[in-house]
Amino acid sequence: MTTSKPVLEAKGIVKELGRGAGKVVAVKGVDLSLVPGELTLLMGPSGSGKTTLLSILGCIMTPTEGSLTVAGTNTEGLSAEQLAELRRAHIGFIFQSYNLFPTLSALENVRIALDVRGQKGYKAAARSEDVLREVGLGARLMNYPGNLSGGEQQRVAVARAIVSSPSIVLADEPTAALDSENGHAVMELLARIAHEQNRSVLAVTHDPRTLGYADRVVKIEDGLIVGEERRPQGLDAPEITDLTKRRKAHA
Ligand SMILES: Nc1ncnc2c1ncn2[C@@H]1O[C@H](COP(=O)(O)OP(=O)(O)OP(=O)(O)O)[C@@H](O)[C@H]1O
Repeated sequence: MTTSKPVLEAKGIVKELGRGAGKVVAVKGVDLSLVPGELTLLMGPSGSGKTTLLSILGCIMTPTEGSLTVAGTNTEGLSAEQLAELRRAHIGFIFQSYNLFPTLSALENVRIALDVRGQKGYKAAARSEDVLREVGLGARLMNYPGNLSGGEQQRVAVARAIVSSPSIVLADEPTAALDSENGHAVMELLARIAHEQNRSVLAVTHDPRTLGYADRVVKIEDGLIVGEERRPQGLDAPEITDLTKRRKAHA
C-alpha cells in the first residue's frame, strides 16, 4: 500500500441540496484521501452522490459540513475567488462531454487553460503543443473540435486538464460518450498521467471497461462510501483485489 502524503483530504463531508420539501442530503459523511501517483475510480449507482462529491473535492461546491484540504490548504472559510485560485493552481477537470470551445483549434483549446492562469506567449504555445503531442495529437494541433473524433476531443480535454501541471485531475464519466477503443485509450492515458507524472487522478464512472486501469476503486451508495478495493502494489495484471473483503475475512 502506498505511503505518500495525501494531496487531497476530505473528512466528514456532508452536502445538502435543495430546500424545504425538496431538500436532499446528497453526501452523508464521506472521508476520502487522494495520494499522488494513483488512479482512483469512484463508482456507484445513479443518484448516489458521485457528481456532488466530485464537485466538492474540486472546490466547485462547498460542503454543508466537513473539511477539505487541497495541497495543504484547508478550504474552510475561503471566498469564491480564493477557491477559484486554489482550483486553478492544483486541479484539472475532464468532463463527459469534453466541453471544448467549438470555434478554437485543439491547440487554442489547450492554450486557453494557460491563458486564464496568466501564462501567455511563445512559452505557453510551446507547452500546449508539447502536451498535445504527449496525448498523441501532434498531427491534429490546428483541427477544430468538429473535425476531431470523440476520442480525439477527449484527449484534447485531457491535455487541457494537465497543461498547467495540476497535482490533482478530476474526471466526471470521461469514457461515457466513447466507443470501446477510444474509452480504453482515454483510460490508458489517465493511468499514465497518474503513474508517470505522479498526479492524483479521480474518475467518476459507471463504465466497467475502466476497472482494469484503476489502482483503487471507491464505492459510493446513497451518499456514503460503502467499500474500497485496491490493486496490490507491484501487480501488473489488470485485476483488483478486494481488500475490504480480505480484511473482513481475517477479522
Ligand atoms: N440541485 C439539486 N437539488 C436537489 N437535489 C439534487 C440536486 N442535484 C442533485 N440532487 C440529488 O442529489 C442526489 C445525488 O446526485 P448526484 O448527481 O451527485 O448523483 P450521481 O451519483 O452523480 O448520479 P448520476 O450517476 O445519475 O449522475 C440525487 O438524489 C439527486 O437527485
